[in-house]
Amino acid sequence: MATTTPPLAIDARHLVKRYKSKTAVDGISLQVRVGETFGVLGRNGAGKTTTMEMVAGLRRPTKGSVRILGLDPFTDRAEVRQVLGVQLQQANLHDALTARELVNLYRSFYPDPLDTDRALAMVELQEKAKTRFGNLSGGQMQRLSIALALVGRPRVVILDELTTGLDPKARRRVWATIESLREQTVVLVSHAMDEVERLCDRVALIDAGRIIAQGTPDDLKAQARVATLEDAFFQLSGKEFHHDHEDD
Ligand SMILES: Nc1ncnc2c1ncn2[C@@H]1O[C@H](COP(=O)(O)OP(=O)(O)OP(=O)(O)O)[C@@H](O)[C@H]1O
Repeated sequence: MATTTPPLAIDARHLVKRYKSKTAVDGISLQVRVGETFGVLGRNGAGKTTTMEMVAGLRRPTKGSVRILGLDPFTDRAEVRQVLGVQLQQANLHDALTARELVNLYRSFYPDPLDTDRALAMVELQEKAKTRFGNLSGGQMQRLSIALALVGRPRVVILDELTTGLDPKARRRVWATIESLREQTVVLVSHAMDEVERLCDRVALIDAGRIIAQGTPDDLKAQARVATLEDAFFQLSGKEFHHDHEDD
């Protein structure tokens, strides 16, 4: 029996996360197909990171279920680790290890990783191979954390705030790296509209712990009858996408 529907890389259903009285995620379902680049876009505090931490098995949902390539990230931890690469927003890496040592450590978690030099070259850190993590600049740490998420050639990659804090040239280089990942499934958590518009096949707009719209960037603009994703967000949520807050 032939089937043409691509399998789901991520199938998250009705995720809820409550912290005491605060509901950070309020019933989010996400289906990402194998090979897609999927954007999760929303303002600061919308619930993006919490959602993806639940998807990755790093935070237990109050309610809801997650499957990554059919595996449960809480009960099938070892198998999920082999197929999933995650770049966390605040890389919490060992300051005393060098860039090369960290890449080698992450390589050891996966059955068929990239070559160490290739992983460092991908984010242009060859010259920093012997520098300890604690002595890298913020942008270099960020780029190293991307290399660590990709070094295992995981089938599914979650990247949180891919290029926040990088200069325009470094952003373009990181984009080119992501564009080269044709077979992998990528989820980009972002509040950078240009990045999402350029890289993502489909996007979910998240506001106050819920998905307010999803589709291709073109669908979302057409749905809101506007020319930019930023205007689409405003039309669909009634809120300005960019607003003043202390941690931007
Ligand atoms: N451990 C926690 N305890 C209590 N509240 C939390 C906790 N973690 C997150 N929150 C709250 O949950 C909400 C969603 O946070 P989350 O970090 O998921 O948002 P985000 O969309 O990723 O934002 P940002 O872009 O700023 O990272 C926020 O209001 C946040 O303050």
